[in-house]
Amino acid sequence: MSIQALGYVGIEARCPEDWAGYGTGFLGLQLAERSAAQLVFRMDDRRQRLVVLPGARDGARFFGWEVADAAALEALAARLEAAGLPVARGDAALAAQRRVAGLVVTEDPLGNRLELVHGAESTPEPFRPGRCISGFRTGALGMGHAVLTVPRMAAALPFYRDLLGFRVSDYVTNPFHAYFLHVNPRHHSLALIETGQAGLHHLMVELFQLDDVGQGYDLAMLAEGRVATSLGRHTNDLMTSFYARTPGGFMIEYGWGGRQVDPATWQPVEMRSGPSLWGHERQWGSEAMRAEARRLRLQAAADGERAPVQVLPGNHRLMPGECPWWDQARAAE
Ligand SMILES: Cc1ccc(O)c(O)c1CC[C@@H]1C(=O)CC[C@]2(C)C(=O)CC[C@@H]12
Ligand SMILES: [Fe+2]
Repeated sequence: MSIQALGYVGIEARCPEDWAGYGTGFLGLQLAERSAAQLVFRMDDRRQRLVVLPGARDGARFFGWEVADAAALEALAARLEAAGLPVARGDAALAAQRRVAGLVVTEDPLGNRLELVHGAESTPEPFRPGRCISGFRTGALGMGHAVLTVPRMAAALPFYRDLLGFRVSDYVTNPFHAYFLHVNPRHHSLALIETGQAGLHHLMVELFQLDDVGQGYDLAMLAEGRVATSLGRHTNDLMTSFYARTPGGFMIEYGWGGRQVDPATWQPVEMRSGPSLWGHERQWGSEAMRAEARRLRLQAAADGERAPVQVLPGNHRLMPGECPWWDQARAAE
């Protein structure tokens, strides 16, 4: 019954055409379809992962969450209905448009459109990245993670955790209020940050190789205002990443090397350190902002705020089948 992965995301953009070059030339996605109705991007064997639709505003339009099969979908839909939530069966036309076998449409308490799906279509046509990257780590881990801003944590958390069955990896209550939730070994497929406003904060995509991220960083630094934070490494999922502004208001976190959790045994933990072991400094600041950041960073270092890096066994090892390019190189050795 439970959700297994983030399958796809649909965003609305006032200038969808801006996404064509951004998605391919910078992120390395494949532009698989381009019409007046939508831009469809691939990032692996799936037919569609990121969909950009023209609209009156910039932001998220829908989130596709995957369950195992039709029976699991029905069970989850029944659970939502029993809780009094609006549930609409997606018709054949919508299923075809999303390239899934079946779906149910609902809304989270913030008004985000959620599409619960099964049977997402793959294609034998090889994935052709829009720039030279080794590829995206997806598979059972899903397409990455989505971070939503929420008006109040209490309005969103019970829905995702208690009703949909997302499990808490960790949470932080000070200096901000955030929850990181998993549905598979990816440390978080969803995070909620309380900001007072409902919205999409960022989408994270994970690359197979650190060099993909480094080369993306080089490209991002050539475009004025694109880099939102410097390269850094998160304390909780150990992801090495940077944040890039998108043509659509929210950000893309471009990352590598995230740790995985064992959903069978993982217990929620409170994060007591800052968000990053190093880096992730906001960019675009004035000299005054940089001076203040410097002061805070030195203070934090003096306070011993940043814990030593915990290197986990197998943390950054690629599993066979995850990256065809790497498998071939290894076979040749
Ligand atoms: C804390 C954290 C851990 C893992 C993640 O994948 C992740 O996105 C985050 C959030 C990072 C961070 C934040 O919490 C507050 C607002 C921040 C500083 C930004 O503006 C970019 C990074 C954001
Ligand atoms: Fe993130």
